[in-house]
Amino acid sequence: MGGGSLTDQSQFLPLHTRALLHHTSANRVFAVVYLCAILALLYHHFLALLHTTTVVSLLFLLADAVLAFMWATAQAFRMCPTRRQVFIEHLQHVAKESDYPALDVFICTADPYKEPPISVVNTALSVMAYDYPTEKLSVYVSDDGGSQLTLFAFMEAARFATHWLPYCRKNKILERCPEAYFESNPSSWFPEADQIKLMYEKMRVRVETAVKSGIISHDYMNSKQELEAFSRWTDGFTSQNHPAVIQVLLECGKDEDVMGHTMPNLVYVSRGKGINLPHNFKAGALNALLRVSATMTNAPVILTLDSDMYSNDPQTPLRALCYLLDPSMDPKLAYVQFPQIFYGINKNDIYGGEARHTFQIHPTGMDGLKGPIYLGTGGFFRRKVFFGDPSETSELKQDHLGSKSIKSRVILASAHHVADCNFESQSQSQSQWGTKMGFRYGSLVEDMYTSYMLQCEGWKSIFCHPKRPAFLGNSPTNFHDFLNQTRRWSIGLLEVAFCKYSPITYGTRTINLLSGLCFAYYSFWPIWSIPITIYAFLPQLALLNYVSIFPKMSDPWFFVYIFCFLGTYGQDYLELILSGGTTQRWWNNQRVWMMRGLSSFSIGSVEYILKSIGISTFGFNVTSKAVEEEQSKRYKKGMFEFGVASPLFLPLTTAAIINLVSFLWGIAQIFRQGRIEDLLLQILLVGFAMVNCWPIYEAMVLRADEAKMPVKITLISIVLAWALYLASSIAF
Ligand SMILES: O=c1ccn([C@@H]2O[C@H](COP(=O)(O)OP(=O)(O)O[C@H]3O[C@H](CO)[C@@H](O)[C@H](O)[C@H]3O)[C@@H](O)[C@H]2O)c(=O)[nH]1
Ligand SMILES: [Mn+2]
Repeated sequence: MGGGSLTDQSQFLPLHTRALLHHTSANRVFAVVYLCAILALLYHHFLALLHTTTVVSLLFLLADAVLAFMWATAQAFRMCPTRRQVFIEHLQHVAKESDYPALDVFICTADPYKEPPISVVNTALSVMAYDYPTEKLSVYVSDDGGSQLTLFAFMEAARFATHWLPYCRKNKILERCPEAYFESNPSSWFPEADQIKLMYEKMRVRVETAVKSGIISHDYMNSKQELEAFSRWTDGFTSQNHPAVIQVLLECGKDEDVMGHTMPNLVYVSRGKGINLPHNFKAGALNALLRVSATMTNAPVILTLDSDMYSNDPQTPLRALCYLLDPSMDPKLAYVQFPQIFYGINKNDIYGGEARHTFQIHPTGMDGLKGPIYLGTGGFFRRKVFFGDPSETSELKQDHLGSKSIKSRVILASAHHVADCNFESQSQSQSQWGTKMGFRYGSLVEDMYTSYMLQCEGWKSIFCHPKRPAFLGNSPTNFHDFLNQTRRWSIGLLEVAFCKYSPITYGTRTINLLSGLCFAYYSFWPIWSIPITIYAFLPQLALLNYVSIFPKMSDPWFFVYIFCFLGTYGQDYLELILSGGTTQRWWNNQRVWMMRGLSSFSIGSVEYILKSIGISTFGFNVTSKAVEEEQSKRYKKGMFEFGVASPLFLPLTTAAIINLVSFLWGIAQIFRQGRIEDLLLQILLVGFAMVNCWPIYEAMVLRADEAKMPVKITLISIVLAWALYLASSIAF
């Protein structure tokens, strides 16, 4: 058997393996124990309610019921967490390079001021330089900002790429995002490195100067064609109202690098938009790219990337191929998802931007079920997935493409046609975009919603989590941006939670119970705000009104509370540490979770309600990736960034004040009346909340820098806290 054919050998050399994580059985046992504690606690609440029913006791029941629901859904991630490994070196036994499928990469950008074009260019360059047959690689950039600045940046990038790609390949550079490469001060410097660096710097300055001044100098144009491209920005062209602009910047087979090798395709696409037409944000942009790319290259595999998510490993597509090309793979495999990992996060991750649970731990948990959620970026999809359920779709036909140049008039005409703003409303068959075809519309978290609907159709996915991060992106370094991001997510997630196909009812039946629960966990994420808000205010107000609400120390129920708290915190801590996190990062993570609960989750939920009853609309507010120098310095020092008088801060400052006052009051009670027995749990809770509020106290009174808490917010929250106290003295 030893000297068998290639296919024989491949049976012994796996492309990938999978194993359950070690702590799975411990998770399962703990789930049973914890469940008993929760049931006991709920029983305790019922007993209390039977005794006397007050608003306060009802609110505590509500808080604990929501906590129990979230706990129950979260267990689904813990039942079969799976770790996979791929063996790129075995890929050669299954497929030759010439058998690799073509790959279309989609990069989305939406605003040249929030997403600096030079960083989008870096993302594009890093994937254009993939270790992948160049003639099979195409990069499509979607510019929802409809900005000449972005087009200009990509013209520059196309030129620089003809130097950068051969440089990377020749010297086997691992870091193929130029900015990251030059910043890392590479130890092995190659002869042409200085020249390339200079070239890159010049490009960067040209692009940044253009963005700053808003002027694109014609001196930089190399051809009539380039000049002509800008003529489409006529008077009346705005980012919200303009015809489609598609520009082929590099064409495979025609354009060559400085060594004479072909370049990959690079295409700039700004889909058409009409002032009163819904454009469905990123999902709409991706669908336009699906159609445009179909007219040009129609690759069977698609990688989607956000503007800031650059490739950190040139072999990533090969990893995805280990699954996609595996002959024994389940034909229902829809996509291979890589985690979102971020660069530039400060040492202790003050905003919990790393979000290990969301981007690493939970996808590992779902990988053992039907597969992870699509995380919006870093997903390698089979194109056919977007055109029907697994039983309906066959492999795509490539013959309609023929051998026409993607710059040919015919192809460009059909590309412009499918990118037109009216295309989706043009005919019955095209109106299925967003419902039956493509990325799904109807939620501001199009990524989660799309993958949920795909799994309901029967598709599966796989989580690929290599040691060296496949992609690195940007996480907000400004607290306000961070809260705003979670607020947008909250609206989008609730749109999924309460849609016709809610995961809790439809998903649990259609996919399977555990997967449905995982999707339910995320779609109901914002309702964390209910228990967090109740626990941030109610025990505190009770304390101020001399009311003891938790069991006494001598009461056995006291220990049930303690167990529930320590159990869930302990498990969360262990999970984070086992996945490679640190204690400080865990601490900050739980703190930010509370802050989000009070602020973004609750405000986002209110906004969701306003949106669903038609009072207001909320769009996709793009997270800024542009960082100011001063702000960046503060972030590096671990200081919270407030600075703006935003209503998002109000619940935080109000809670901080109430907790401080009630803590001091409670301590005074203990000293004056010796009520330690019945107030201990309440005081412990308030003390814990206070420790978590430390950055807020600091920002309100101790800091003098420009990012401190605006006085206006502090004053309003003092008034709010006072009003709450007055109201509570009537209620208690
Ligand atoms: O109308 C729009 C709005 C956004 N985008 C792009 O969408 C991407 C993600 O936007 P960002 O502001 O970075 O959102 P985040 O909250 O950081 O993104 C997370 O959440 C989004 C859903 O809310 C997902 O789309 C993202 O992939 C996921 O990383 C960016 O590349 C944008 O350019 C568009 O193309 N068109
Ligand atoms: Mn982002």
